[in-house]
Amino acid sequence: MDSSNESILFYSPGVSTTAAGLFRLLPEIQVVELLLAISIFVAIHSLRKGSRQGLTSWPVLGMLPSLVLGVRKNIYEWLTGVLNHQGGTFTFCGPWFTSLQCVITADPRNLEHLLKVKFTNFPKGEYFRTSVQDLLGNGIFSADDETWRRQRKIASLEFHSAEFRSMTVQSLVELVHSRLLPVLAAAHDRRTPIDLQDVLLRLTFDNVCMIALGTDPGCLRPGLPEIPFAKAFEDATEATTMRFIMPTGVWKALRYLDLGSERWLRRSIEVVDEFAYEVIRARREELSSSEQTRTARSDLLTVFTKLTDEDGKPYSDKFLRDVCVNFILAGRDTSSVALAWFFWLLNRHPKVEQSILSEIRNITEERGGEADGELVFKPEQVKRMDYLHAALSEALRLYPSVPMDHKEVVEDDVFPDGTVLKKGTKVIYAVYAMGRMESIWGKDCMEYKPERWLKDGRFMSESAYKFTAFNGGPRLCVGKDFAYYQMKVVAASILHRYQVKVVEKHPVVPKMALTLYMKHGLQVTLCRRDEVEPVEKMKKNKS
Ligand code: HEM
Repeated sequence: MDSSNESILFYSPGVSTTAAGLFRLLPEIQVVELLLAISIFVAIHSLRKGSRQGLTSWPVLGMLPSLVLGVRKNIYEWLTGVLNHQGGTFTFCGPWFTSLQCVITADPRNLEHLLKVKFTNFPKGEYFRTSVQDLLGNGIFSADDETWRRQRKIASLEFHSAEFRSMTVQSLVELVHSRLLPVLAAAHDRRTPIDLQDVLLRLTFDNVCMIALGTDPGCLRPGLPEIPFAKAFEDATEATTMRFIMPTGVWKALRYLDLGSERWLRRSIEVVDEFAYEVIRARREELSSSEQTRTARSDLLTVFTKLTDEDGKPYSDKFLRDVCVNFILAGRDTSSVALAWFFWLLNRHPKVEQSILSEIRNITEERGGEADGELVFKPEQVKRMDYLHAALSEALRLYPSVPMDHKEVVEDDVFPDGTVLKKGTKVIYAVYAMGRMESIWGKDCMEYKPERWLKDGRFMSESAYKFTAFNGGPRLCVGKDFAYYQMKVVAASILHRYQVKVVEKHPVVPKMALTLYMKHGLQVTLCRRDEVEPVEKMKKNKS
């Protein structure tokens, strides 16, 4: 072996000069054998170590094979197992020479550091923004810094205003009583199963469009029609998610060539934009022609259209489009998916269902007089539904609508648990895993127990860094209060009238997506309370 080659081979800070000397003494064939033996030793050692800790790191491929196996089964369960073994945080190492590296954590101390204490050091980051740019532009969901701060301030003020609250209450009452209940009644009368997740997704899509755009797209109507805007919105979200699975270079090449998922994305965004820009045009016209409309409407589009930017100019159509699209995305599927898991859990916990019914009945009996069909819950009554609030929070603990979230590190940092974070590192926080950790929720962490949220019958909230379903710190979900109100009204209105039964053997598993959908929906049948309860009373009397 030529000595110049040798120095290239062995000059590395990781190899000592003694080792280089040893190698010089060995014939080439033995060097190869020795390297092979070392590789096998390292592989066996890391496999044994890895399998002990629930995570295997292979030579060259890193942890990729473990991840692929995890994705094939259930990525959220796999991550929960690994995080439990690793004490709450670990660094995922992708194949050598790739940038597939990130820190994954489920430690509440780290969450507080990330979401609050060092908030400015952990923005959404360029990687996220570039990936979602075409669909979300500079809206609240994708923006950082001043662009985010300005939208956040306006939205927070608006969500707390009396006009906005009354508009959200009205729009929800209208949707529940004129659309949801008739659709459910028709399914009941037909005696056929219905996909409750689909019905709920339609309801929250219509509702968030009423809040963001002041327009009702009408997805939840008899016959459950396909609405081009809603379909395009769903397709655009799914095609954008594909960008997180592919290497950046690949999706950029597909975009350039207008092929595959990128072609699908471009076309879907065109439909979304056409709808949004038409609503914006009509609203500008309406606002300039009628003083009455200026004061009557309190949806987000109207609020932002009336405001001016930092230079005193009206906001551009593109900015208004970004604001609305981001709010629709944020409030579209989160509450419906949470409600679908909640109804599935109730089906397995009839005692919890009974406790919710008793709470609702106590409240409705105080009012007296109204027939069940006419019963409309008032905001002050919804506020008093503590047990229902607890049952929904408990569903979100076990099945958070946003199962994982991420940030990017701006400057080198260290987590409270000692994990070192280099500038540019991606940090993933595993919300789903956090809800199932004994170290956070105790020995009964896997049980569905609304009582853990109650003290003397009153709902007690938890730290946002322990219960992260709504995020925490300055980027805490803006729609949290509204989401609870919406979920409580929908759940109480259905449960008061129907027993919801999940179709036997219907497979319920989470879908691999940014939102925790049920992969096969939730097929249910409905029994009217007045049909179920005489039978239940008879059973009770007999026993
Ligand atoms: C059960 C229902 C909901 C859950 C679990 C939920 C959860 C979340 C989470 C985890 C985030 C942080 C996302 C991130 O920064 O990556 C978030 C942000 C946000 N949510 Fe919600 N959300 C729900 C309902 C809603 C509703 C109904 C609306 C609006 C009508 C809404 C509006 C927003 C907005 C605007 C943000 C962005 C806040 C910011 O970045 O400053 N959410 N939500």
